[in-house]
Parts: sequence; structure tokens; C-alpha cells
Amino acid sequence: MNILSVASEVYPLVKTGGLADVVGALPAALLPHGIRTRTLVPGYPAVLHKLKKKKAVGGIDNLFGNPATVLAAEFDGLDLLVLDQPALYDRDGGPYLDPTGRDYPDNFRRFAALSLAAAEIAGDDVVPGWKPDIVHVHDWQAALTPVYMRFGSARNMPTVLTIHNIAFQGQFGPSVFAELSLPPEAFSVQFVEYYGDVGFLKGGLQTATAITTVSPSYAHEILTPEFGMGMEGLLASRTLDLTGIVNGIDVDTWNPETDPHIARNYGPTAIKQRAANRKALEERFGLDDSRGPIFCVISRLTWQKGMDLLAEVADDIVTLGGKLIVLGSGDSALEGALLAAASRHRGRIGMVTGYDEPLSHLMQAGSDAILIPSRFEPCGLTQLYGLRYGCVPIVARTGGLTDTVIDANEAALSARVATGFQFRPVTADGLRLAIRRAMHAFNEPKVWARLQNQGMKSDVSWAKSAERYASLYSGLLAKG
Ligand SMILES: Nc1ncnc2c1ncn2[C@@H]1O[C@H](COP(=O)(O)OP(=O)(O)O[C@H]2O[C@H](CO)[C@@H](O)[C@H](O)[C@H]2O)[C@@H](O)[C@H]1O
Repeated sequence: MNILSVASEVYPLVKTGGLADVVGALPAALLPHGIRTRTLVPGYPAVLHKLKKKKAVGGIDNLFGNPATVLAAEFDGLDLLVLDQPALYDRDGGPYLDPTGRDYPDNFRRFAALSLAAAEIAGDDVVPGWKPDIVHVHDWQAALTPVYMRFGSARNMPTVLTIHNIAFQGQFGPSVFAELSLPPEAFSVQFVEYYGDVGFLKGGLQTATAITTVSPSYAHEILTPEFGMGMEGLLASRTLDLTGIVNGIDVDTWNPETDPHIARNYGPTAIKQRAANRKALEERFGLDDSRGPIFCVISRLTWQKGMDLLAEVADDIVTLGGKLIVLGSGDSALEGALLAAASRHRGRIGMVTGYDEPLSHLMQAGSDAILIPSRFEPCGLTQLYGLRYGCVPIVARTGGLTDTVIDANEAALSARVATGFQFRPVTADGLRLAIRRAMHAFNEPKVWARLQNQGMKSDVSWAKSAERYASLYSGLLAKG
């Protein structure tokens, strides 16, 4: 079976968040099921520079006024198709933002182009000799693909749309519609029209054959007004086509036994070796060597991720005898609040602003616990990395965090299945209480070691979830 996967980022070529990790790891996990994935991504400079051997395999004469080339390349086991169109993608800055941090004003065109190219690859002879059986698109940036397919030659090919975060919907003013090369009837409630605007994700949710999101709990939550972000009504009409499949992680990239980014490698039978990583972290963040637990945070600094709650409890972590290290960037007010906490508590709180993949590995390997106080979290990946690295997750009880961490309550502790701590309500007090519970457990070395062990034994690989995607795909093909 051939899948065309379409996304705006893919690890290890271009990553701003968890979407890239999933799009980068799923193809290898699907291979044992006889499923071959080609991944279509935009030809940003970062992508083109990293791909040394690439060859033009097709072209589109007129993609919103300019010709585009489709390049093929292999990278780190990924079979890639790259949409090369310099007018759209050859920019300074990131995939979505210019160097000053503002959205590119033509993002609607940049990602409509990605979707239109995908539809043409699926339906026309853009890549001679190759056709997918199913097109699997990710998030709003690729969500117009099934809409274009509906009006093109691949109208009968099944499509899957995965929602990684329903908060990002790709909503634009009505004037962009004229530029999308869609027929007039597409500006209607059955397609992209959304309260008078154009909704990319909305159009995808209407037209994709199947919809998935990245955990079973989030699949339920997005049917409610609290989490559905306005899409709950539409999703309610599609519940039969909606599934939650929890994310896995790439257990080769994230393997404490072989990880090149950490000070000392270790496995489940040598957890004590983590001490060398803890020491390396203390040096890196300028922390003292007091014995209390190190709590880490690796996150976008946003309200979604509950980073305002973290700023509120930072002083308490120190008062309770713990230490806190934060790696992240985002909202400047939150960044400022956390930097202020770090300067109030030199030696006990450390912060690195920015994005640093290798450091994120060392933090998982050397910290005692990872804090994830998200207000909503479709799946979350950092708790899965934490489990694999013996870094105990302390998480808000929401979305995929609910599904992947087993709370250390009395019953779970005595059954020896607990892997971390959950809290609700998601407030500063809720988080504070969870930190207290964790401190208490940390002070009982046997209990803590059991939590770490149990976490490291959890299956966080893609194996089970890849099987679920494989059976979803087969079901779609069987339906014809
Ligand atoms: N400053 C920094 N330096 C280095 N690495 C950093 C970093 N900040 C974040 N990261 C990394 O970026 C990724 C973030 O993934 P998450 O799943 O936590 O959230 P995100 O909201 O991006 O993803 C969305 O999509 C994913 C994938 O489906 C869902 O799990 C999630 O719930 C949803 O919100 C992780 O790999 C993390 O280690």
C-alpha cells in the first residue's frame, strides 16, 4: 500500500513542534505492515540545504501563477517529495513566521499550494509512475488537500486528516477564496466557508474520508465546546469517522542507552547512571548541587502549555527544596516571568530561552521529573520522552496526558503500575499539590525508583499505534 503523507514540517529536516516528530516517525513504523509512505513537504531553504541528493521527478506548470518542481530525495529513512517553489518558500525565517516573528501574510497561499500540489500528485501524472492509494494529511496547513481532491481527478481516493491541535485552524478572510483556484460552490458550508471566512481545517474536516486525532481522550474532548474550538458541531456530525490514535515516539532517536546528546548512557537496569547527566545539567544551568529533585520543562511558552501556572509556582518549588530548569521560547511576557524567577533564585532555577534539541535530550536524561501543566494537550510527546528516560512526568489530566501517564495513587502504587502524577483542576494550586506529592515520593527512594522503572518499561513506541493506522487504512481501501 502506498501513502502520500502531506505536512508542513518533518523531523529531522524542519521542526517547530510535535507535528514534525510524528510525521517523521510514522513512516518507519508503518513499513512492517507493508505500507510505504512518501512525505510531501514544502521546499523551505532548511529542507533544500539538508538534502544533498535530490532529483526533479515532476512539475506543476502553474501553481498559483508560478511553475513548481517536485523533487524526490531520501533522508534518514524517509522517502520525501519536496515542493520546490521559491516564490512561496524561499524565505528568511521559519516555516510560518518571518524573522520578526510575524505570520507571513501569504500563508494561506503557501499552504493552499502545498495542498493543491498534493491533490495533483494524487490525481494527475505529476510524479510519473507513482500514485498513492490513500492521502494522509496533517493539520490545517495540509487540510485543503481533500477539498482540492474532491474537485479534481482523485475524487474517489480515500483521505485521512489528522488533527494535531484543533486550536490552529487556518482561518482567513473571505477575500482569499478568489485566490484558491477552487470552484465557486466550494465557498459553502459543506466545504471551506466558516462563518463567512475561509477555514482550511474546516474544509478538511468536511471532506476527508476519515479524521483522526492524536489520543482517544482528545477525540472525546474535541466534541465538547470546552475543547472543540468551534468545530464541535461539525465533528459531532462525523463521530463515526473520527478516531483517536495515541502518538508513539521514535525509540531509536530517543534511547538513553545510545543517545549521543547525553553525558552518560544508561538503561533500565542502571538508572543510577543518570546521576552523571544530572550533574551535567547542574553545570549547564548554573544550579547548586543540593539533593532535592530537579523539575524540568521543555515547551513552547504559551497559555496552552500552562506556562503562566509554572511561573506562579516557581518560587514554591524552591521553597519546597526542589530546583527548576526551563527550556523554551514563545510568549515574551511568560518568558520574562520565568527569567525573573531564575534571577530571583540563582542556583535553584535556570532557564535557557530558544530551541535546542540536544539540550532537550540531556534534560530528559538528567532531570528527576518533567512538568507538563497544559490546559489542553492533544497528545503530548515530552511525557513520553520522560517515561523512556526515567524522568517522571507530572501532568495535567487532559487529552493524551490522561491516556499515557498512570497516576501514582495508592491503588496504582500498590499494583506497581504507576508511572507519574496527574492533576486537575489545571490551576496553580492543582500544580502545586502535584509537585508536593512528587516531592513526597522523591523522598522515598524505593517509591521513586519504582515509578522510574515502571515508566521505562512502558511501551511508548509506535508499534501499537502504527497497527491502528494500518487497520484504518485497510478499512478505507476495503470500503472502496
Ligand atoms: N525549546 C525547545 N527546544 C527543544 N525542543 C523543544 C522545545 N520546545 C519544544 N520542544 C520539542 O517539541 C516537541 C513538542 O511536542 P508536543 O507534543 O509537546 O507539543 P506541540 O504542541 O508542539 O504538538 C502538537 O502536536 C503533537 C503531535 O501530535 C501533540 O503531541 C501535541 O499534543 C500537540 O499540541 C517535543 O519534541 C519537544 O521536545
